[in-house]
Amino acid sequence: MSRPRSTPASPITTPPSTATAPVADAAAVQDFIAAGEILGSACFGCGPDVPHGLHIQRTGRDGTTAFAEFTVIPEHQGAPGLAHGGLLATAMDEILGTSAWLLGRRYVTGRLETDYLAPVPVGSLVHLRSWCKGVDGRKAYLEAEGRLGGPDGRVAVRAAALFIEVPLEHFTAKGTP
Ligand SMILES: CCCCCCCCCCCCCC(=O)SCCNC(=O)CCNC(=O)[C@H](O)C(C)(C)COP(=O)(O)OP(=O)(O)OC[C@H]1O[C@@H](n2cnc3c(N)ncnc32)[C@H](O)[C@@H]1OP(=O)(O)O
Repeated sequence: MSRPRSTPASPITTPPSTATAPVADAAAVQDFIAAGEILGSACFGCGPDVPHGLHIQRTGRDGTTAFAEFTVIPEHQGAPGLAHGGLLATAMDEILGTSAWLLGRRYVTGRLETDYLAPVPVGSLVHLRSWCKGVDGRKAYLEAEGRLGGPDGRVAVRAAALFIEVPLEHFTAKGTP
C-alpha cells in the first residue's frame, strides 16, 4: 500500500524556482483584524448569518500563515456521521483565501488539490491553518491543513492550491449568467 505523500502539492501547485518568499502586507494585517466588517456576513465559509454555513472563525495569524476553526454540524454531513468531503474542501478554500489575503492583493482560487487522510465526524472542532509557500508574478502557491483534537492534533485533511491575482473588476464586472 502506498503511503500518503508528505506534501499534497502537484507540479501545478508547487512554486517554481523563480518564486519569491511571501511577505505579509501591513494593511492586509489590519484588515484581518477587522475582517468581519470588510467581508460582511454573506460568505458561505465565514459569514455568521448564513444558515448552515461553515461559520469559520479566524483565530490568528503569523506572517502569511492564517489560523481558524469551525465545528462540523449535522447539516454538513455526507456519509452517515461524517463531514462531506466537498464541505471540507470549502473549509480548505476559505483558509487558503485568508492566507492569500494577507499578501495584500486580490486573489481567486485557480486550482485546489485536497487529500483526505482521516474521517471527520459530525461534531468535530476542525482546526485550520494555511500558509503561502511562494509568489511568482500573479501566482501564489499555498498549502493548508485541517486538524482534529487540537491545533496540533492529527491532520485529517490537507490541500495545496494555486491562487491567481485578479483586478478589482473581477468582482465588480458581473457577467450575464
Ligand atoms: C480580511 C482578512 C480575511 C480575508 C479573508 C478572505 C477570505 C476569502 C475566502 C474565500 C476564499 C475562496 C476563494 C474562492 O473560492 S475564489 C472563487 C473560485 N475561483 C474562481 O471563481 C476563479 C475562476 N477563474 C477565473 O476567473 C480565471 O480562470 C482566472 C482569474 C483564475 C485566470 O484567468 P485570467 O484570464 O486572469 O488569467 P490566465 O488564464 O491568463 O492565467 C494566468 C496564469 O495562471 C495560470 N492558471 C490560471 N488558472 C489555472 C489553473 N486552474 N491551473 C493552473 N494554472 C492556471 C495560467 O496558466 C496562466 O499562467 P501563465 O501562462 O501566465 O504561466
